[in-house]
Amino acid sequence: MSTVCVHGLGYIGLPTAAMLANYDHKVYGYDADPEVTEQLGNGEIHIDEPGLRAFVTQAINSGQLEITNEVVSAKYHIICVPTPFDEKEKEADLGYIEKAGEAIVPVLREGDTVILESTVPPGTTVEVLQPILESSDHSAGADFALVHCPETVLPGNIINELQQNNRIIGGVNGVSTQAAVRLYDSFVEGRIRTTSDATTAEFVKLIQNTFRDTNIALANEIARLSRDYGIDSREAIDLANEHPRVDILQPGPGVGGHCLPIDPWFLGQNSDELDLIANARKVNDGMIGYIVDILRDELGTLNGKKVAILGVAYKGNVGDTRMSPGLELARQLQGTTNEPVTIADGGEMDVDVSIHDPQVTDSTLNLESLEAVISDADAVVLMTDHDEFEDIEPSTLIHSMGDPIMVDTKGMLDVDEWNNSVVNLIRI
Ligand SMILES: NC(=O)c1ccc[n+]([C@@H]2O[C@H](COP(=O)([O-])OP(=O)(O)OC[C@H]3O[C@@H](n4cnc5c(N)ncnc54)[C@H](O)[C@@H]3O)[C@@H](O)[C@H]2O)c1
Ligand SMILES: CC(=O)N[C@@H]1[C@@H](OP(=O)(O)OP(=O)(O)OC[C@H]2O[C@@H](n3ccc(=O)[nH]c3=O)[C@H](O)[C@@H]2O)O[C@H](CO)[C@@H](O)[C@@H]1O
Repeated sequence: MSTVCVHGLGYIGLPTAAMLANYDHKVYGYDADPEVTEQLGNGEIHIDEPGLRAFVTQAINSGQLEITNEVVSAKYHIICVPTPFDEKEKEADLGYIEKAGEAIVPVLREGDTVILESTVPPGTTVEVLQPILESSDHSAGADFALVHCPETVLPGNIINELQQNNRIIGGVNGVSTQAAVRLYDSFVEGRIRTTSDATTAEFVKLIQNTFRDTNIALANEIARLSRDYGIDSREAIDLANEHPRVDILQPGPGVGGHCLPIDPWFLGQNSDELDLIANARKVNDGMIGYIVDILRDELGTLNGKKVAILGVAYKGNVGDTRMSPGLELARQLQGTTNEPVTIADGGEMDVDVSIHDPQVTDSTLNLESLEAVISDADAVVLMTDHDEFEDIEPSTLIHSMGDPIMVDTKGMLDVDEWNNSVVNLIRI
């Protein structure tokens, strides 16, 4: 068993730290945000993920996971800090990685291993992290191991996928790679594949997410085509997928979360070759405008109308609102009248947007109950496929709305049941 210092205790770092601790490693969980360490120190789990509370509590209670306010020396350092997309510069913000590297320098010893798990543009491990770590006068590959090991867990199923997913490990040399393999081998049940360099591992992670984003764009374009032909896109896709070599994904209100909408841009950061991939991004981002157009067509005008949004988590059954299509719809609806974008206070605007999400707890969003948002609404837009929404019945809308319109962007509602009611059901 080894000592491990995990840098960054968010959606990735916290489950990883707990997993390693529950596999008997001695783990120090460090986060630069004192509020995070304080909360965890008090036994409060700040990340909303099924099973995580019990999993982390088990790790802490066993004494194997220690939450710390400072970086400590350890055989392994795993960096799980954010890598946001800087919209202004149109590139990855690598500042958090630089800070994490600088914090490791004073404690780095010969024989240690530094693993970067954060998602980064190709070349980051070698070109950005390595020089910072080598300011310690230790040499990567010779004195310490340096590795990129991308994380591929699916939010909502993180603990299971941490163990079951196949892993790609790319070190700056073979010795580095093998040092990381020894650690992941202690808890990963999936296949561990290695590559000869860190840049390939970074690239692989990005093309996995780009594959999904681009394929969702295809589904979204198919949905728009279907509408022009008066066809139900989901029925068409379902039938098309009968072919043994066709597997079209599901259309929806665009792609949210902080991975799929960003990673294609990371992929193109040091290349001019993004073409199809960049267009796919535009198709996915364009879905919100498409929904606004549908609403305007159905309602005649948006001015003075009340629109209820069901679901502002970025996808079903999670509470995460990062790059949420539901919130973007709220912004664009409010923006249609050029009023300030203020979801929290409602503001003075011609479109009255109200939001309901049973899984989101963000108090700045002015979330309301289902009954309150649909009361006197002119249209309801279902933006997230939370399980709770399956139970909504046409009668609920009929009792609260004059001429009910339901836009189901996730294909969740029972078409026969809704079409047999007076509700105008529009499916994407
Ligand atoms: N969440 C996912 O589904 C997912 C999946 C795969 C990969 N990733 C990647 O993993 C990385 C982390 O994502 P996340 O969702 O866990 O982020 P997060 O925002 O949930 O957590 C990151 C944590 O790092 C802390 N932090 C920032 N700078 C630090 C520093 N210098 N030292 C120590 N802690 C620091 C923050 O306070 C925060 O608590 C990103 O690169 C992301 O793209 C995320
Ligand atoms: C390659 C891959 O699988 N990567 C995963 C992805 O995790 P994620 O949670 O971001 O992924 P999704 O569940 O795909 O959701 C994203 C958005 O796409 C919408 N969507 C989805 C399917 C569909 O058919 N039609 C849609 O419209 C959905 O509603 C939501 O808005 O990135 C993580 C971080 O890198 C990875 O770790 C994780 O493996």
